[in-house]
Amino acid sequence: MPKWILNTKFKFDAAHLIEGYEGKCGRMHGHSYKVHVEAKSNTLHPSKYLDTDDMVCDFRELKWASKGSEKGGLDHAVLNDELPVNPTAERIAEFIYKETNRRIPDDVSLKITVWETESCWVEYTEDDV
Ligand SMILES: Nc1nc2c(c(=O)[nH]1)N=C([C@H](O)[C@H](O)COP(=O)(O)OP(=O)(O)OP(=O)(O)O)CN2
Ligand SMILES: [Zn+2]
Repeated sequence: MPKWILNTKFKFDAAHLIEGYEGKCGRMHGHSYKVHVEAKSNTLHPSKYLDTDDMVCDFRELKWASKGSEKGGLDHAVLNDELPVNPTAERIAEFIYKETNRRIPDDVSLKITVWETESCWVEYTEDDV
């Protein structure tokens, strides 16, 4: 079976505090988040901008979070205002997964990796692991 594996990465800068955290992360502070998106599919599809079946999905749909919050992304956002949950790295990765998933075809599987700092990162997928 053929398989295409799309990869893209981007950054966004954002502020957050972790509600209930006893320590410095409970105070408002910022990170330069780095994100890697992997999108896998056995079939190709059209996109919003292309009528023919030639893309796993549009790279542009995978990078929505890199845009400013006024354009629906997360750059220069306060993550506590954007996420419906406490914005830990785990929850940010889950949020980016779910928001990306609704923009792409159903049979594309995703894995999202979010680096909060150079040495701390988390992966999120809903595939069997
Ligand atoms: N599992 C998680 N642990 C922590 C998270 C998280 O999202 N998931 N988040 C934080 C804080 O947001 C904190 O800002 C992270 O930064 P920190 O690791 O403290 O980074 P520093 O470079 O400042 O580390 P130092 O060891 O203090 O130098 C914490 N934990
Ligand atoms: Zn933090």
